[in-house]
Amino acid sequence: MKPVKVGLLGLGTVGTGVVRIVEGNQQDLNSQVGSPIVIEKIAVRSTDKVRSVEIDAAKLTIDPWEVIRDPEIDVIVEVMGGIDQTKEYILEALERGKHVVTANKDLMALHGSELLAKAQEKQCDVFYEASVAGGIPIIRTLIEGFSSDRIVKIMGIVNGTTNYILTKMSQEGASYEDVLKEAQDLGYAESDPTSDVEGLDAARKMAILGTLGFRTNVELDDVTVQGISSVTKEDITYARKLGYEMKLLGIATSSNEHITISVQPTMIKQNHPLASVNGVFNAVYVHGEAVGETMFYGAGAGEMPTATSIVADLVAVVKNLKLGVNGLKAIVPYKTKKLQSTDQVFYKNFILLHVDDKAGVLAQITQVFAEYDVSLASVVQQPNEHNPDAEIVIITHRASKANFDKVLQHFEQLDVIQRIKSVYRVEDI
Ligand SMILES: NC(=O)C1=CN([C@@H]2O[C@H](COP(=O)(O)OP(=O)(O)OC[C@H]3O[C@@H](n4cnc5c(N)ncnc54)[C@H](OP(=O)(O)O)[C@@H]3O)[C@@H](O)[C@H]2O)C=CC1
Ligand SMILES: N[C@@H](CC=O)C(=O)O
Repeated sequence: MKPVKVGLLGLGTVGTGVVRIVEGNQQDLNSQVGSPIVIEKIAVRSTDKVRSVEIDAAKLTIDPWEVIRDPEIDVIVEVMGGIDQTKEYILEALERGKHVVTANKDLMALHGSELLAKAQEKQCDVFYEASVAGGIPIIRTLIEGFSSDRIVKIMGIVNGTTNYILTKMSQEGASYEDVLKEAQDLGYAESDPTSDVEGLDAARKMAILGTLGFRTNVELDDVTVQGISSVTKEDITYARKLGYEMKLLGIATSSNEHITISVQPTMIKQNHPLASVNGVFNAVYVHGEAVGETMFYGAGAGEMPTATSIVADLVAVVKNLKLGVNGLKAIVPYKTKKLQSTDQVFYKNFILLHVDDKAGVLAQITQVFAEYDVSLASVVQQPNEHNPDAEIVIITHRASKANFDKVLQHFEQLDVIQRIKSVYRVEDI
């Protein structure tokens, strides 16, 4: 049987896993697709690098174009990352009729529609299962499993690095910097980990999930983003005392065909299944109008889980090749995008204030909430052990984002408030 030839762009964490699975599971893969899958050429930055997987040196090249332009190669697997140059490689590969599998959420979130349109024009596949939530087959699930339903909410822990950091800070009291370094050493973090900790990686993944789930073209700018770099051990302790865990959550909702998507550190009730997703694990909760609540769980980053998704896409490509079809998993967004305004977005909030410790302060503060129609679920005032101010911990009922933002703006002007120490979204469901 004629082998299917694969060109690999990148041989780092994920690329190494792809080589291991394709070579280690060759017989199984062959039985499923009916021909051997061979990694023919690999683009690397340096051929001298010591690698943890054995590679025939003749397959290595430092020129990605050599891989793209090789007429023998049927499928390009892109696991090198990057945006503009990588887009050029993929467009050229498609132009030449090659199918593409990628783990690159940065590229798919920014240029996915252009790449998918080119793929359609050239009757090729572009599959990107590994780009969201590593080893969890969530993209396939949204496109195929939920095709008959209307999704109203997607809520996800979609970044392994930040979940690893928050878990270690919460369970072991570890320092932010130490755990970030560990996550980098374990191959979870992006080459620039700022995109993990500042929420951009999760935002890109949520843009992809939103596009697929709501069948409209969600762009990165549609996602509001806040990362975890300002979350302190003290905040996590407060959250736990109140019965919550702190998680970096992507939250996407659709109501009357209007959508909103955000990524932020969120306090989630300890009895919600997302609260017990720890370490590098990811989970995506999907609420469909007909199906109700569902949840998908697994390793969100790392060599082998991510490579599993890549090779599963490779199998799908080869099956399509055999059938002479393509694009079966691509979804062309067909709904006009309508975004919710901030007065249509409602949620609960946690707020920690440092205030003057004197009579009448609480009354002034609650007065501001009342002025903007934000009602309070609980208010606790206590002395601050480190300075003469008092601390006030407030949890609101569900309030519009517009009104809550007005409260915060008003607080900036209020003399009795020394500092708005922390503000977090709260999810009780
Ligand atoms: N790590 C993970 O858990 C996950 C990663 N991803 C995505 O997968 C992709 C790869 O990630 P990962 O494997 O972790 O990254 P790595 O940095 O470990 O690997 C990327 C590899 O590509 C090589 N490379 C980069 N640019 C070029 C180039 N122009 N020519 C040749 N080789 C190049 C790098 O070489 P060098 O080392 O010499 O710079 C490196 O070996 C990224 O898009 C990432 O976002 C997706 C899901 C999970
Ligand atoms: N850096 C990412 C890798 C997978 O997408 C993460 O930590 O989740």
